[in-house]
Amino acid sequence: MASSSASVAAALNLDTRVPATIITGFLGSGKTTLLNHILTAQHGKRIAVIENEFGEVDIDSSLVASHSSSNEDILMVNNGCLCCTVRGDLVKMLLELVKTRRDKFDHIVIETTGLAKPGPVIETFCTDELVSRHVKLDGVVTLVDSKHVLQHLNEVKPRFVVNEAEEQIAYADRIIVNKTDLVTDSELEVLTKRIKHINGMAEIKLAKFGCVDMDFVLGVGGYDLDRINSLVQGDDHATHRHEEAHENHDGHHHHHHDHVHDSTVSSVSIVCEGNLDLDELDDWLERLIEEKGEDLYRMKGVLSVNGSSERYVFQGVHSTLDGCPGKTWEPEEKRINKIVFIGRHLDETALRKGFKGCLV
Ligand SMILES: Nc1nc2c(ncn2[C@@H]2O[C@H](COP(=O)(O)OP(=O)(O)OP(=O)(O)O)[C@@H](O)[C@H]2O)c(=O)[nH]1
Repeated sequence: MASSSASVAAALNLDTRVPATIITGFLGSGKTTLLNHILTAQHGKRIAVIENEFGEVDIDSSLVASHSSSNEDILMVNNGCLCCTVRGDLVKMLLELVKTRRDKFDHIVIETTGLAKPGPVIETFCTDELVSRHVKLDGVVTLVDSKHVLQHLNEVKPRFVVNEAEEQIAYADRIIVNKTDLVTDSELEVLTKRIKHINGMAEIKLAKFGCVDMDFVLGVGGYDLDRINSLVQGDDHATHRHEEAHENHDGHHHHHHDHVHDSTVSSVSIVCEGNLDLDELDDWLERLIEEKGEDLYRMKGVLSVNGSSERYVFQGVHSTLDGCPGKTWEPEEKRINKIVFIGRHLDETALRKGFKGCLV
């Protein structure tokens, strides 16, 4: 039965992989609170949870279990810190889940410890062949503690030590600015600006006790090429503003952001009309990944390739790029390229120059 439905799905070219959501965020930002909310909300999905905590006492899983309406559907897997204890463990857990209990759940939620760096966990989904055959990363949801996050973001780290709070924001598809009851509106405004500077791609929602609509968290399609078109378009306003701000300062080396910080991790958005030469583009992206792959956390783009009637959409994590043709351009439609990079030590001028160099 399972195999015949799988072959029908294959014939129809349906994606039957189980979606997985990563919940990340600093210690105490509200990850478990959100998880409880996910496990008790009426969204019709059966959720398997992979939870990881430091230390021997597993407080979080008992919290989650006691709040859940149907314990049967929750699978607790504990195994140290995902990002430190090899990805092998995560791979093992995911494969065990899909192989032994695939019919018992519709979605996997992975709660990472407050100190986990999301990068290696995300890469596991892209690079491990078996995992990517059975599981698809749906999105990274980052919880931000409105009251304390700026303090963490402003921490000056020794060279080669990453700022985890910054990393967690950088990798997010969705950001929940939580604990808004503990701060003022103007503090929230400053914070939101700072978050957007780090990550210009993610959708942001303000919340108390992780209370957000479930479709903000589940079914995000953050790595779905079909969804990138609208995702980047959803950011239209911000990216245009960004571009205009840049054009105003062109030729100068003024920093045009909000002048309150100097983040190592930031976003660069390029919005530009024109057609790109495919070979030049391939070359540029290849070189970029070779030289800067480590520092490039996320990339997304919707591009107009010379001679092609379809958009070219791509998304990437570090050195992994994934691209395909997208929606057809209308005959009279302005062909506007949109590309967003999130990464460490991004050289905005070089990125813009590199991109312009690919235009015909
Ligand atoms: N005032 C306030 N407290 C909150 C809010 N959200 C969560 N909390 C509380 O903050 C504390 C930490 O929340 P958790 O959900 O355990 O945070 P966490 O990210 O899972 O924490 P770790 O597992 O330690 O990383 C708990 O006491 C929550 O009840 C909020 O919006 N406002």
